[in-house]
Amino acid sequence: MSRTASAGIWAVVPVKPFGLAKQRLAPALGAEARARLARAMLEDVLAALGSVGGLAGTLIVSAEPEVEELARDFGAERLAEAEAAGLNTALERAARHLVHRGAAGLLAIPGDVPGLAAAEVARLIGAHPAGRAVSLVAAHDGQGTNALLATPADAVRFCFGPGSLAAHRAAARAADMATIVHEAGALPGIGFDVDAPDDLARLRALPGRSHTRAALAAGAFPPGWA
Ligand SMILES: Nc1nc2c(ncn2[C@@H]2O[C@H](COP(=O)(O)OP(=O)(O)OP(=O)(O)O)[C@@H](O)[C@H]2O)c(=O)[nH]1
Ligand SMILES: O=C(O)[C@H](O)COP(=O)(O)O
Repeated sequence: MSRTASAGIWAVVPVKPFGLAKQRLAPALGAEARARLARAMLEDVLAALGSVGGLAGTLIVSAEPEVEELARDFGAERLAEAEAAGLNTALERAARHLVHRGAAGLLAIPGDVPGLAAAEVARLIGAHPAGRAVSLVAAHDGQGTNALLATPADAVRFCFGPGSLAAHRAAARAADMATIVHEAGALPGIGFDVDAPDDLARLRALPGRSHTRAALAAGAFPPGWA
């Protein structure tokens, strides 16, 4: 892709290998169901991102081999990781890659927000301040960060992990960047990530998420779960 076509804001979706994903769901789901759920939620995320008009493209950063085919199916690109080196390391690598290609900004969005809607991403981008700026979307627990939009792409230190929302605010302040924080309720599709067994009931009630729904219908999960 040419440098000109790469300009603009890129969505970056970090993806842990499916067989290692969603360990915190182990009390509720077996290994195969967790891997299938991780893949199906990613498909819902990629489908939503593919219909956002305001994005230059979607880059999946992952060591998972199946992601190559998913990237093709959903019109995304893949940046391969040798191994899952951690979320922040993966995002740093993606940011360097995008800056090198002339991107204007980076929207980091996880693969486990199956209620993601294109309209919410468009609102997030539309509300983003001009110039050096960071927009954050809180996770529904109020502590985590479910989306981080940075212009330029490498301007803020990635601080994903426990208490990441406060850490990202502090990092944005340290980098002297304008900052907007959206509460999870304001952008509920972005704000709802599936982390713990308690989140599974909400997942079942979530509208949309057609790939996750299809995986459920295909019997990918324990009896009674769908
Ligand atoms: N590329 C990459 N992505 C990661 C890595 N670790 C986590 N992610 C992704 O970051 C996003 C948020 O991660 P978590 O909510 O912690 O998901 P998870 O690691 O599958 O869940 P747990 O195993 O329960 O911690 C998801 O899209 C993960 O796939 C990593 O080492 N490399
Ligand atoms: O906020 C974060 O650091 C990421 O969303 C990961 O948090 P989680 O592990 O609670 O999803």
